Amino acid sequence: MKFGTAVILAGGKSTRMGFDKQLLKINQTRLLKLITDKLEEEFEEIIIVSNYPEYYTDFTYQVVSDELPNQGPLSGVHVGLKEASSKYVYFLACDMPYVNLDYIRFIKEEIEENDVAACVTQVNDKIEPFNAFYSQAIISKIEAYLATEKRALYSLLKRLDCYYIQEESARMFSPNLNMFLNLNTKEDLLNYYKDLVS
Ligand SMILES: Nc1nc2c(ncn2[C@@H]2O[C@H](COP(=O)(O)OP(=O)(O)OP(=O)(O)O)[C@@H](O)[C@H]2O)c(=O)[nH]1
Repeated sequence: MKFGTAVILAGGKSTRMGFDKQLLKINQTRLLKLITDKLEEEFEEIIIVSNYPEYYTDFTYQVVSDELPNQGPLSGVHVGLKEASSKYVYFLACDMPYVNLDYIRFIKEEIEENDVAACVTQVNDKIEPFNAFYSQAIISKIEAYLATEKRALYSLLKRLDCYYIQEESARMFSPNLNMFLNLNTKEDLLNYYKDLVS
């Protein structure tokens, strides 16, 4: 059964890619469309956070802009949580092409059972901030954190009551962990294409 909200963050500067990643096309189709088609299977609500709503006239989803702009990904997490109609909200970056619905169902259950601030995956010592769930309970904490002129999502997560899924569990769903891959550079894009045709 479909339920809950998925938010796609598409408000970044794409400096490393050199063109706006939210417009990225894979074989003539917007990556955003490929992502939302997949998320549609699991979520009853999809929200796109973009500061260019005019890029989404072909989409039927709600498009919202940052309420607290220029704070990086946390700007998007903040407004996404505020606009979502479910307590636990799934977040994905607009440049993450490998949507894994089985893993999404797994982490959704984890955050519901544990009722924590966020459910994120830890790979080596690194926290994967997307392909993760956050709770609306942290909206005021994000606001307080941004008010101190800090904006690093990782440091905020460390202060919160998070549930960390370990790498071995994640690999059971995605052996090469490509569900965390994001396309930051043209080289990433090239490797992704090579992967698609192989
Ligand atoms: N809404 C919103 N999303 C953001 C913002 N900054 C980054 N993001 C999103 O957060 C995710 C991760 O961002 P990055 O890829 O690290 O940053 P980026 O700005 O897109 O790219 P670079 O300029 O190359 O670092 C992407 O989905 C971005 O669209 C922002 O200020 N607002």
